[in-house]
Amino acid sequence: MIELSEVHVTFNKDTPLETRALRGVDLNVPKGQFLTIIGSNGAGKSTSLNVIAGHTKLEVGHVKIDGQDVTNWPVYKRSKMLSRVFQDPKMGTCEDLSILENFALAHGRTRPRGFRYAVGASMRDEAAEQLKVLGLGLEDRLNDKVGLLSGGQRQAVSLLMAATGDTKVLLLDEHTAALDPKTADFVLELTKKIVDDLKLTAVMVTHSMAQALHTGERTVMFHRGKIVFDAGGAERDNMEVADLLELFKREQGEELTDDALLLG
Ligand SMILES: Nc1ncnc2c1ncn2[C@@H]1O[C@H](COP(=O)(O)OP(=O)(O)OP(=O)(O)O)[C@@H](O)[C@H]1O
Repeated sequence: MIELSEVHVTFNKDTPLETRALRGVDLNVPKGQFLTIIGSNGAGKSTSLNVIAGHTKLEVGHVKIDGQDVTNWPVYKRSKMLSRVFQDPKMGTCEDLSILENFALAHGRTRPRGFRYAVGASMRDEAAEQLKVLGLGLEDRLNDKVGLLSGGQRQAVSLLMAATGDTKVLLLDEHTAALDPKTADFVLELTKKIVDDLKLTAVMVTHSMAQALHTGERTVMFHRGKIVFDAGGAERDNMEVADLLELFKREQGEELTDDALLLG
């Protein structure tokens, strides 16, 4: 479903601030797979999601989504197939619009009907039905402005909206990192359910090695712009964080020293 071939990204090329963010990344995520990505600060995790979503141009390489070469497609064209949930709960929703209006906007992203149609009765029923699944009582607050919701409620709504319409690919960029542990667990369980129910292909970046190993079915680790290991199947099922650290040391010949990753 997602294929990155020999992807290189360099920022500020030929200047003193040149950064080689991705250095020859090959990654193939089959349809319906839930992949988790870990890696130290600046390893290239977010840049990879930006490359898939079309926010960052490649220096070299190709990106395919659902069999189509989208390397030169603009963001809006790709957004019919994929959506993204960010770390900041404020990024996924519009705080001055109501919950219902936000849903209507999300539907408009992938459907060729206007906003006025979208906020009609059928949209209201559809939004209420989807919100009921959360168990947060938001189906009774459709006219409340999203700005009134807590971070966790807002992130849950962002997830639901990200998964609406023709979305096939869900990109999750540390989407539980800004939440308290209980709310983060709730949002993560919701994520697993949505991905599973809708049979989405999902890629989740996280700083928590435990979360990476216990979510989805495959984990890759980025380090200095490259994928340094790729674990799935029975090998991953039996892995704990200590095994990941050992694997990193064996592959790289150095200890992992990133506090954000070790304490995540
Ligand atoms: N728009 C940009 N302009 C210049 N440099 C950038 C840009 N975006 C990312 N970088 C640099 O590219 C490298 C990879 O960044 P990226 O955000 O992909 O890392 P990351 O693995 O997501 O890190 P973190 O865990 O800190 O978010 C870093 O050195 C970063 O400073």
